[in-house]
Amino acid sequence: MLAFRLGFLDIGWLDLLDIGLVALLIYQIYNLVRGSVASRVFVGYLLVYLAYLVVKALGLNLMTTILEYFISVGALALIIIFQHEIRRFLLLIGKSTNLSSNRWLRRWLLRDFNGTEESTTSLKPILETCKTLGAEFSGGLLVLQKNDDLEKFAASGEVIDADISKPLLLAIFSQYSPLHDGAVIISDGRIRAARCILPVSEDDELPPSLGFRHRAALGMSEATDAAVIAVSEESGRLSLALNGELFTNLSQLELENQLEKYLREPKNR
Ligand SMILES: Nc1ncnc2c1ncn2[C@@H]1O[C@H](COP(=O)(O)OP(=O)(O)OP(=O)(O)O)[C@@H](O)[C@H]1O
Repeated sequence: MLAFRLGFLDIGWLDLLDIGLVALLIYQIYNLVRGSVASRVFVGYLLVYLAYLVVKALGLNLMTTILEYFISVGALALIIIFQHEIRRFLLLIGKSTNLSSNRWLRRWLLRDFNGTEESTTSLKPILETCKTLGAEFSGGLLVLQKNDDLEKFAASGEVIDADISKPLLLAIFSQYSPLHDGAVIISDGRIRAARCILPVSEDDELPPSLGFRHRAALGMSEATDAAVIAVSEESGRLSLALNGELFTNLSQLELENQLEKYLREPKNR
């Protein structure tokens, strides 16, 4: 079916759909790699591909063959260079289709007809805990569930299942506590577990001054949609990892605002 004619080109509706989908794909890939070194590689590869199309259209056979080889080897190199981004992309797709772990869906499927609302997490004691931990240079790592199921991570530590309270959180992160190592997981308004092991990010662009606590915060936010707060033992600084991005050196107010905004958003991504 012909949509319109552009000079000697007949453009159909399917061609338009094709162009739109390719544009969307390129935009999504660019969004994923934006700001990283990989984005420059991506733009470079696109330019080489455009040059290939031009020399091919002009009928420059030798140049076309050279660029063809370059592009096919380049595709392999791209997979290696973009391994981190590809992993993030696949995780993102996996996360958005993981229906059984979607808390909103679970809430709807298991909703009780007495109309009782599932408890939501109160941020106040958590924020106050972070403030005190920071002031006292005690490290802390707190995972706040959004939609994704965190049971697997909670099971790696000690299950607690207690009300959220500042004294309890401070007791957990006290250097004398056997539970202070690892992360605390908070979900549905409860402290679910402590001493939990989180996945560590392999992002090679994290500043070397940030160690494994911050890598674990970032890794957890890459693997799930949870919000993860890291309090540095070394500097007392507060950091927040959301959706594979680490915001460092936050003030108490910035942390509160970002958390409020992120956790109250109804939809994941
Ligand atoms: N994968 C992980 N899962 C959970 N907790 C972790 C993980 N890796 C490290 N931690 C916690 O982080 C603590 C400190 O690690 P490290 O000193 O490397 O972190 P850091 O990012 O430099 O933070 P800080 O500024 O507090 O020193 C560990 O003792 C442990 O409690």
